[in-house]
This record gives sequence, C-alpha cells and structure tokens, in this order.
Amino acid sequence: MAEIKIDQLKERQKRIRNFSIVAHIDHGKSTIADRILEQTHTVAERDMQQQLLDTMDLERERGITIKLNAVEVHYDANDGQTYIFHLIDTPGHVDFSYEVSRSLAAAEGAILVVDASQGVEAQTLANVYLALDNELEILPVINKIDLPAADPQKVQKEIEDVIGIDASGAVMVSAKQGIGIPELLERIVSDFPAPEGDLEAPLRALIFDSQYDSYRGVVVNIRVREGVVKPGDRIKMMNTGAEYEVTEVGVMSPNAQKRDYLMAGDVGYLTASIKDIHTTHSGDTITSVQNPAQEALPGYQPMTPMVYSGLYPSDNARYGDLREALEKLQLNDAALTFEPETSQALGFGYRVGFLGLLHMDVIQERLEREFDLDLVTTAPSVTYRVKTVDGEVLSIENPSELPESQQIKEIEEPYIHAQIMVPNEYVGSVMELAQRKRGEFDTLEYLDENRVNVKYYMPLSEIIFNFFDKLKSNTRGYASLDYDLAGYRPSDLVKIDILLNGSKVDALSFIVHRDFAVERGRIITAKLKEIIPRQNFEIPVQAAIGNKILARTNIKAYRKDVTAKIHTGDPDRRAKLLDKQKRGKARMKDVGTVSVPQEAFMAVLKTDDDEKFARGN
Ligand SMILES: Nc1nc2c(ncn2[C@@H]2O[C@H](COP(=O)(O)OP(=O)(O)OP(=O)(O)O)[C@@H](O)[C@H]2O)c(=O)[nH]1
Repeated sequence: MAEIKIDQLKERQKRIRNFSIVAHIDHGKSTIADRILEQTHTVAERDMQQQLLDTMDLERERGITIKLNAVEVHYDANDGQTYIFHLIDTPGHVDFSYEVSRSLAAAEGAILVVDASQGVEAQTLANVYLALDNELEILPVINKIDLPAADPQKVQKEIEDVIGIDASGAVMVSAKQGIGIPELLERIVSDFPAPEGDLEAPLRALIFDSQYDSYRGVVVNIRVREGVVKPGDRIKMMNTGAEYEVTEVGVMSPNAQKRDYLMAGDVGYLTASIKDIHTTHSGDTITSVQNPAQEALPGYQPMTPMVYSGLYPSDNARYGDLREALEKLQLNDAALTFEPETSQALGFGYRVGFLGLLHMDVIQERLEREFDLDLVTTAPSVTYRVKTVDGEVLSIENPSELPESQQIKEIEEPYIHAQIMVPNEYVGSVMELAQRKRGEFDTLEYLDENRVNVKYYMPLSEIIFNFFDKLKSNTRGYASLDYDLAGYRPSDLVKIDILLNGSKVDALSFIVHRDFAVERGRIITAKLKEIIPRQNFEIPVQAAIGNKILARTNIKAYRKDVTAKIHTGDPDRRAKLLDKQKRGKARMKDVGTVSVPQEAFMAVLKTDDDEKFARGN
C-alpha cells in the first residue's frame, strides 16, 4: 500500500459527518435511512428493498430495528465536494436504548425524527436527552408530513416547548414520498461538525459492537478516535491486553467493503483472526502495539438487567451448545448476562439477564434460529432484595431461591419511575391501570392543551407483566411509555409454589404481592390445567404458600391420539399431524412423572389477562 499522506487525511477528515438517527418507535427512522441510501446511490435501485439496514430476518419480520447498524454513504453536495457520511441507525424500543447510547457515542450529530401526526413521545424525549448528554448537535426533522393528520407547526412548537431546543429550522420530510430528503442531506453537511481527532496521535479506536464469523473470526465494529489503523498493524485491546495483527479493515456500504485504512473520524470494521471471543468487549479501546496510547477511551456503562429468566435446552445434552451460543451472542449484545443454574425440574441451564421482555423474546428467538437450539424458558423475574433475620442481604433472581418465610425479615422489590405521555381523554384509564398495578402517583404535566405526561412510581415486576400492551390497548395505541429504575422499596411479597402430582416444580415458582396471591394461585392452576396435556393418570395441580394450599384442580386421566380420528386415509395429513406432535414433544419437559410443555413455564405471565374474568367483569 502507498504511504498514507497526512495532509490528504486531514482534508478527508473535514468531509466526514458521523450521525445517528433517533426517534420514538415507528416515527420513521429506518425509512429515512433507506431514502438517504437511495438518494446517494449507495444502493443500486434494483437492490433497494425496504428497511435495508434491518439486516436480521427477525428485524424485517417484526418491522423493528433491534441492532444498531453503521453504514458509509458518499454524498455529492451542492458545494461541489463529496462528503463521507457514517449513518448509524438505532432501535427505538425502550428495551434497546443501550444500543442507542452506544451509537451516539460514535457520532457528532443526531437527526431527531418526530412524526408530524404523533408529536413528541416518551422515547423521543429519552433519546434526545441521551444525545444531549453526549453533546451531539441535534437536527430536528418532522416526518410523515404527507399524512392527512399531520400538523407540522404544532409538532414544531411541541419540540420547542417539551424538549427545549430550537425547532424553527426543522426539516419537513415525507420519507415515504421522498419529500425533503435533498434538503436533509444538505443540512447534514452544514449543521453537523466534522469529527476532530489527531491523525498523528497513537491509535485509539472504540469497539462499539462485534459479531462472530466462523471464517474470519470476530468482526469488530469501531469508531476511530485518534490515529490510523491498517492491515498488517499490530493492535492491542487495552482492557483485555490481547494482541493481534490486523488482517482487514473496511466499512459497511451497506455490504462490507475493504479499505486501505481507517482513520480518526471513521466508523468501520476490523478483523484480526480473533478466534477467542473472550478478548473482545464492546467499550474496550484498541491501540497500536508499537505506539500505544497512554489511556483508554471512556467505555460504556455496564447495563443492569431488568429481568431474569432461566433458559434450559430441551435436550439436556445440548447444555454446552447453549453456553457457546450465549457467549457468541454476548459479543453482539453487550447487555446480555448469564450464569449457570440448575433446576430440579429442568436440569442444567442458565439464568439469563435481559433489559425487558422484548429483549428476552429476541434473544430466545436468536438462540433458536441462529444456533438451532430448542429451549425451555422459565417466566421472567425481577431481582428481589431479601433481608434475612440473620442480618444478611440476598439478591434473589430466581423465585425458587427465596428463603423460607421464617428466615425473611423483609423483601424489597425494584421500583421504576414511569412517564406516560397520553392524550387528555385517556388520563383516567391510564391512572386506573397504574393504580391497579400498585402504582403510586407522582405528578401530571401538561405537554400542550390536549396531551399530558403522567408520572408514576411502580413496581418493576408489574411493568414487565404486560403493562405496556395493556397501556396501549387501554389508550387505543396513543400512550407512550418510558421509565428509569427508581431504587428498591419494601413490599409484602410471597412466593407461590406449584405442585404437580404432589411434587413441587421449582421452575414454576413465582413471587407476587400478598393481596394478589389467592387470585393468581387460582388463575395459574386453571391455566396449567388447560396447558398440560392429559396423561394416563390423574394429575393434581396445586398452588401453595409454604404448606398452605391456595388453590387446587385436577387434570383428568386420558390419552389422546390425534390421528385416531382421521379416517380419510390421507397419508399426508396423518404424517403432518404426527410431525406436529413430534415437534411439540421437543418442547415438553418430563418433570417427575408429568410431561410439561414449554407454555406452562410462561403461564404466570398470562395470569394477568384473566384477572378481569376472575373478578367477574
Ligand atoms: N405516511 C407515511 N408513512 C411513513 C413515512 N415514513 C415512514 N412511514 C411508515 O411508518 C412506519 C414506521 O417506519 P420505520 O421507518 O420502520 O420506523 P422506525 O422509527 O425505524 O421504527 P423502528 O425501527 O421499529 O424503531 C412504516 O410503516 C413506514 O412505512 C412517511 O413519511 N409518511
């Protein structure tokens, strides 16, 4: 490779713009990103497909962004120069806000997208504060101006009143119809600063993500802060101390493109035949072995999982595969934590920490799809803090580990501070729901004449059990929610054990407020009766606190052969049914003498839906 000329690099650096797009979910980030790729001819028209940056199948299927994605785009501006954009798309769901904060740390600017018909929502605020914390330049964009319900002027005023930033120059866009995109591209050049960063200083590059590739080893995504890195350089991870020789550097555009070098200001990837996944951590700094930097860059704050659940392979022999899969996923998902645990009912598995139920769902699905695992998952639980009579303080992530009640002095549970933005007319039903979920009212603020921000303190455990879905359905989809952890508070909590055929099934235990204990006990036994298939003996299902039985029902003896009724002789149909039955079996766990399907372990999550039936209204 020809020698790198520093003057040329300096010239190039002035033409770089690194920015991220932040918004509330569904306000149109991914569509705007698609339009930018299209109008800069980064993707040939024939290859253009919707949501181009959502590369995971899962993202496309669900229409949501899960992972951040960084893409290099070349833009020929009106001033005759070609600019290099690094566009970092980010997720909007509250569970993935850690991805947002990591991408913001790699950018100088943030495009703030607000839907012209919806206005400022809870995650608009949360994300814009993250951007302001990272000292990013903010460019407001009002999207979906084509919608009949669009009111851009009102939204402009709302951005100023609620967020407190100048929105007079907001770019008016319809990503769907391509309106306003040329102006947006010009404004990226004029409003966002070029990156700074000494090109001649020792290399310092922040790792913001990585993936495992079985051929090339770990592919590390970096933002270069200082210096230059190129193939052949010897590099060192400053925290883990591991050293490697760089084999390739490049950028995503949107597919991988090799480059001769990456320099201060660039966002790209690097490979170095890294086979040991334990040496590469998001938030670590890469430096040069020959000319090392003195100090690492500030990393990321470690994430605190909100919920824990037990993950067990259906086939116990695949315990090792599950560990390997979790380790590989962790590379790509810094918020994932796990520790081995054993269950009498389920055998060897892991207690895995997640940022929320969507995160849990996504991880579970990725494990099954990308690593071909069949999993049994236990119901999620928050971390309880237990003070014992001996003066010990225990952290309990698995309900079955709660000590006997006579050992417990006090149980504390995590609370959150929730902000719920909602039109006036729904305030009543939001408050009713929050109250029912043991919420404690904090304040109510008017956003404008017809929208309100309602704030509550609530137990986290109530939020994870369907609160968001309920909030949405009670407000016809208008409410948006954001929350922060707000410490621990003592609560009158009890553990409910479930007994099948007289034996306690540890993986089915759960913790609940004493006031709801009997009701939940009844609902869950009824649910389990529905879910667990009849067997050739009668199975009593009981819910108990200690030795006290709260509820009991029986699953009658009976064995059903689903194919017996098919007299058509259609071998295809018969084969299909048998196949379905077989696949269903893979998800069964033999617990003592009873076969329990996966669904049963999640039944406690569903108990909430049936509360109104239990109450008879
Ligand atoms: N009418 C109209 N619809 C739009 C416009 N921009 C985006 N949409 C639609 O709004 C929906 C959400 O758009 P996305 O781009 O997926 O939103 P997002 O903010 O990236 O969502 P997440 O990736 O899930 O956070 C999609 O159905 C888009 O087709 C627009 O300018 N006008």
